[in-house]
Amino acid sequence: MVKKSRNFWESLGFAGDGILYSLRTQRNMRIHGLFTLGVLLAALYFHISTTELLILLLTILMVVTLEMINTAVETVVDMYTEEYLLLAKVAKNVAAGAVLLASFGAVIIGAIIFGPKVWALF
Ligand SMILES: Nc1ncnc2c1ncn2[C@@H]1O[C@H](COP(=O)(O)OP(=O)(O)OP(=O)(O)O)[C@@H](O)[C@H]1O
Repeated sequence: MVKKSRNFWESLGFAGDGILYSLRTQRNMRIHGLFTLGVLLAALYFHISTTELLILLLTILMVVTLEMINTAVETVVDMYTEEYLLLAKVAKNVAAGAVLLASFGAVIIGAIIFGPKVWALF
């Protein structure tokens, strides 16, 4: 029988399990983690403003959150079928496309914030 969460803390635990599962099984999540570390170190080094830091944090959260939703979509599709289905392909491609869009956006935002600061070093 399916286990239902009984209280807030139990729900929080299930959500935490979801984050750990994504980190353990998804190579892209670990890559996002490395990027996040690099961005935070660069933020410290360049003494970016609070506004810039907030924009970077929101951008990182957007990419990581979409990556997790992508993982959830992939898992549901794989649970539903192992056959080749056009709708399964559409669902996975759209979810992957959302991650790609967000990642492009993150690269552009990173370039706008850090580009001039790196340029000024030379
Ligand atoms: N059941 C299916 N029916 C049709 N096409 C599928 C199916 N499963 C996967 N695909 C196609 O193969 C692609 C890769 O699917 P897969 O499940 O391997 O995800 P992935 O790209 O490995 O994701 P990630 O790297 O984020 O784990 C999908 O984007 C989709 O185009």
